[in-house]
Amino acid sequence: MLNTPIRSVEWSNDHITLLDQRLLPSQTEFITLTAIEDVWEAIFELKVRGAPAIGITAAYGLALWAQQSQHDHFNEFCEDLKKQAAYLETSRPTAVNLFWAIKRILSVVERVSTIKKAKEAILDKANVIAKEDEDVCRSIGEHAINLFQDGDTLLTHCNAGGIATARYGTALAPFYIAKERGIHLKAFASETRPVLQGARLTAWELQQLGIDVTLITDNMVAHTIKTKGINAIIVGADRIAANGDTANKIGTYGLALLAKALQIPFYVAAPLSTIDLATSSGEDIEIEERHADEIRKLNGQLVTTADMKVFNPAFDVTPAELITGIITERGIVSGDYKTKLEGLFI
Ligand SMILES: CSC[C@H]1O[C@H](OP(=O)(O)O)[C@H](O)[C@@H]1O
Repeated sequence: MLNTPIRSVEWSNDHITLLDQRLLPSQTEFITLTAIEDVWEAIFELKVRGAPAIGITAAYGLALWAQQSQHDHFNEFCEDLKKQAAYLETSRPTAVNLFWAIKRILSVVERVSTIKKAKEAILDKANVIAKEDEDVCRSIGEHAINLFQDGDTLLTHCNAGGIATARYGTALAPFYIAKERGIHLKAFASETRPVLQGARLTAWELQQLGIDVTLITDNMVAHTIKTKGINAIIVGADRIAANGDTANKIGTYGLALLAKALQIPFYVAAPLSTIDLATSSGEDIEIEERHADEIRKLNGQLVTTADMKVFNPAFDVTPAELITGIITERGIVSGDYKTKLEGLFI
């Protein structure tokens, strides 16, 4: 079984070891998180990013807080845990995995009655969330690979790879399975301004995996689809609404429009933990807006004036009707997404 280049987040006895994704690909630097405030900052500053990886890190963040808690009374411990959970939820608004993982951690405490048991249960659940995600992502890859054939060329955006999850990734999972099975898939990765997850992470990750990957700038996608024989587009997701509308990295909506215009399939690969049946449509998904300097600067250097007005949404929403299929660990759904997505949870 092929190893993913590296794991982005792991529990290490009494702290969290985190790959600082901001420094890739030139530096593979691991940092130690020893307080829940470190976890909040790591998520907000994109030291860790990617919906599942954010959820896993938040789960371990609550485990870290619990291990350090000095409460004597169980009820006070539980009330403070809820406050810490609410604090972590303010780090980023769009990826539903953050809220999904935190909810799972809070639920385990309802089934114990001592602080000692609570601390054990929280860490156990965080480990379960991480291990489950690895298995889920592999399953997504095993379903996705059936959509493609030897020699296909896929275009992907941002990074929905192993470091955005526990392992394998979602949109990149079929590349790991293809490699294991000797199926030759080629990739085009769009750089994904302004944070460059495509250039810095996906191109690097697929090159490490031995995949024939070509990097393009975001404004080259239409020409590339037309001239390079792109067979399909596959992307990840941060929140899929009940009707199938999907929030993903900014630029994804434009790719879906291009896929329709140029008549190639557009796939979203995501675990059930990213499907949010409580959000009825894409109109109800909060889109994170990030600091203007992410656009004003490139590698710390101004590319415009220091006070230039900027619009910096980190995500956009692709309407369900533009999505050919949503690939999950329980199979691929298409068409009547509201019914089909509900069916995945039965
Ligand atoms: C496997 S989830 C990956 C998903 O998360 C990315 O956003 P960010 O890098 O801001 O966390 C992007 O939308 C990817 O598709």
